[in-house]
Amino acid sequence: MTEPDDKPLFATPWIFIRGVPAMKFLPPEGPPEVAFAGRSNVGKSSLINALVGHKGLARTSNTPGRTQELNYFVPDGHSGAADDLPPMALVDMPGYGYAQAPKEQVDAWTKLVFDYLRGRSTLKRVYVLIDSRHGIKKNDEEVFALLDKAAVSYQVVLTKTDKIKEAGVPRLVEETLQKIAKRPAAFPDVIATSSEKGKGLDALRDAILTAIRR
Ligand SMILES: Nc1nc2c(ncn2[C@@H]2O[C@H](COP(=O)(O)OP(=O)(O)OP(=O)(O)O)[C@@H](O)[C@H]2O)c(=O)[nH]1
Ligand SMILES: [Mg+2]
Repeated sequence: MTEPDDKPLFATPWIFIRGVPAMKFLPPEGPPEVAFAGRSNVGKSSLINALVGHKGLARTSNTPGRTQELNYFVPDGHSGAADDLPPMALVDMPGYGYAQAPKEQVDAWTKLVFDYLRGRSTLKRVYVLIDSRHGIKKNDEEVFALLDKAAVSYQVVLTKTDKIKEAGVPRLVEETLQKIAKRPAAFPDVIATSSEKGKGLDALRDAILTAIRR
């Protein structure tokens, strides 16, 4: 349930505060964080933009491998000083799986993503995005396994549902739920979204606000 003071968090402007190319550049652990992971091009950056209602905030592209650092976004209006930290952060991540970049670079991004996912104490929930047209792939399973092992809570989000038949969405949600049912750290609910059509965004905002209070 959305509480009365929740709306302002997603209604206020959000800003980019930091791009993290390696673990040593992470900001000190402070406000609760929610991260967006998924294969390259699945729609992570687009979904963050849709959630905060700001199309140009996170950079998006047709070409896989757009996001190359852990990018931190926070609600505006906080200095970042110890007594004025933002209430939470959304973390956009480089994609895994494939990207139009040299192998060493892709390997470095994947290592950064995996190190961050298993070792960040303020990480409250990972949203693992799955393209509705492609479903869960082997490298998604690897991420699930890593999060299960590290006991980091994660929830599956289907993206680009505008690209499949609307009537097929409930069945896809059900099939996806069954595939993660036995996974210990997987949240037993799947959210179907379309950043393009604004679908599923309120459900995801509510889920995020609940997750950061855990
Ligand atoms: N039709 C449709 N296209 C989408 C949707 N979300 C994202 N896209 C498109 O998918 C492409 C990739 O989107 P991004 O948000 O850059 O994907 P990403 O997961 O951040 O990609 P990387 O940073 O490269 O890993 C872009 O061309 C977007 O316009 C959606 O809901 N519907
Ligand atoms: Mg991106």
